[in-house]
Amino acid sequence: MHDFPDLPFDAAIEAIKATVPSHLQSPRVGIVCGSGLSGLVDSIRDLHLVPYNTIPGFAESTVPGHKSSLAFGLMGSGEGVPVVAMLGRFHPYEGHDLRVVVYPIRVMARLGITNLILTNAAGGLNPNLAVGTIVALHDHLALPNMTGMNALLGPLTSSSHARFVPLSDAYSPALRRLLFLGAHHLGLSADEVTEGTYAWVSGPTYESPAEGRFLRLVGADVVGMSTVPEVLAARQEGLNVMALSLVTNAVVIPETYRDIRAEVATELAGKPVELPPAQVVSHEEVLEIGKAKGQVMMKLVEYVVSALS
Ligand SMILES: O=P(O)(O)O[C@H]1O[C@H](CO)[C@@H](O)[C@H]1O
Ligand SMILES: Nc1nc2[nH]cnc2c(=O)[nH]1
Repeated sequence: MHDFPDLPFDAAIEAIKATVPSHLQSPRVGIVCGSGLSGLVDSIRDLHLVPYNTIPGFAESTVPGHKSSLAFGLMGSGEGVPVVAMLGRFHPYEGHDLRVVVYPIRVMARLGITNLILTNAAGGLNPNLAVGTIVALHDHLALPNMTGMNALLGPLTSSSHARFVPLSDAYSPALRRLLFLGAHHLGLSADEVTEGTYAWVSGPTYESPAEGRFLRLVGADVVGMSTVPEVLAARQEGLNVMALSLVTNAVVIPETYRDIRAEVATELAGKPVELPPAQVVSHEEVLEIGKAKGQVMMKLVEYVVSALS
């Protein structure tokens, strides 16, 4: 097997083990916190943070709302389940190579996790999804994968890895079952926690109206700029995967466009023109909803992790 200068697995594991107390060194569950969702760290006790800049091969998260540390600790009642959470992830639009984007997933797999819970902030394409809804992904649609931007391109990083990775059951039905049991126990309605398909786009632009319409037409419920590369690497590593999107904004898909010619004609006829309110998504709005609704996501994740003990 090749040695990868950009993916120094042994050095990363060594650096982590040199600082993390021994009872936390072999987490069973990995968690990735999406935009504005790092508050999940509050549910980890016996917390031990390892900054990304002390782990060989890790990049820095440059996106507001993403911290740059691995959080080791225990989650859930009783003895607790050893977990490791990424407080902040890497996105290709930050300039990170896809192999670097998924490197932390592979490092967590080498630390011994068997289950991975991914969270993200996403735009709602399905008009039935209100802002604040949590969507358990049951599938994805990744146009970049289909056009040559797949995280598994290139040499295998372990001799045990499959070259061709099936994705028919990428999002573990067993973990989704636990999630919906958790939603029931927490008294959350079907409108608050549901299932759907995630469209992965590279970003960093949000969708144009035509792009939003296209993604909806081809079956996506939510859209975001992360998660799918991590799912692919996790499946290649043999991990069970659950992914949760928090709908932070509705993607605006107008049925018609503003008729500027008609507006000009109205203006020329001396009548006042009524302008529609501007609807523009911003990352600040995404972070705000993340903060407001992150608690619910945290409780669900806690439930699933506890059930895995
Ligand atoms: O997917 P996460 O990392 O949660 O972040 C989402 O929010 C950012 C855009 O506001 C993008 O990075 C998008 O992917
Ligand atoms: N692509 C995309 N990513 C997001 N992340 C949060 N909201 C959105 C959105 O509307 N579009």
